[in-house]
Amino acid sequence: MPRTLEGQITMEKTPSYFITKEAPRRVISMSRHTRLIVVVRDPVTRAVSDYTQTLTKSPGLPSFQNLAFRNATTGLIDTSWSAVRIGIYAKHLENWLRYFPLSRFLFVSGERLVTDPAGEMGRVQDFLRLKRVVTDKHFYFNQTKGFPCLKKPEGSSRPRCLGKSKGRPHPQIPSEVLLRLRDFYRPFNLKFYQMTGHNFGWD
Ligand SMILES: Nc1ncnc2c1ncn2[C@@H]1O[C@H](COP(=O)(O)OS(=O)(=O)O)[C@@H](OP(=O)(O)O)[C@H]1O
Repeated sequence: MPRTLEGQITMEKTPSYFITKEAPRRVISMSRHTRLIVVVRDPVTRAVSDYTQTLTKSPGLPSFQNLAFRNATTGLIDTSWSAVRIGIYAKHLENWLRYFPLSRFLFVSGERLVTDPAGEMGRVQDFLRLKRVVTDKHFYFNQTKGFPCLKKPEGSSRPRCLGKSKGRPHPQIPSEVLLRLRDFYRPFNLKFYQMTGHNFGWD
């Protein structure tokens, strides 16, 4: 990481650190003062989103249910499939809490990031002890994209949405498959709510 000068914050974004066993030990040995921001969304939707992303790279991929179940008859979930495993947030957080106290974390709701981007960004700025510069004024809801976009990104006078790979339509997954997955995640979600002191409302 580059040296951080007075008045600067060095930021780094690697989603996979949250699920990487060695990451917390390495991060704390670099700086004990690191603040950690974790964006989480309903793990069921997250799994489908993950699958959708892989599907664009490998169109011949087996169906979602083929990958999600170890045994389709008993409904046994395949926790070795990364799209499923990543959503067991409580388990990943447990590993991080061996190194960092909860006060070092901010958990951002992926759902609220869509419905109230300025509100979530307000929490992020407070957590980083920054002046609230990004506010409601910076966002508008783009009907075509179906997501909030930036009115005027820095260095540009034109509005900007995130790229095509963000906010893609998801394939239709049979409802019984999603229900089974929802049952699977329920205890892990509850544990995660307890650990973070925040109910994300995924049930
Ligand atoms: N404003 C805005 N515009 C577009 N997309 C938005 C926005 N806010 C949140 N999202 C959701 O972000 C999801 C993609 O984020 P990822 O976590 O996959 O991004 S990354 O690959 O880790 O960079 C993406 O998931 P999918 O809907 O599955 O594509 C979106 O639902």
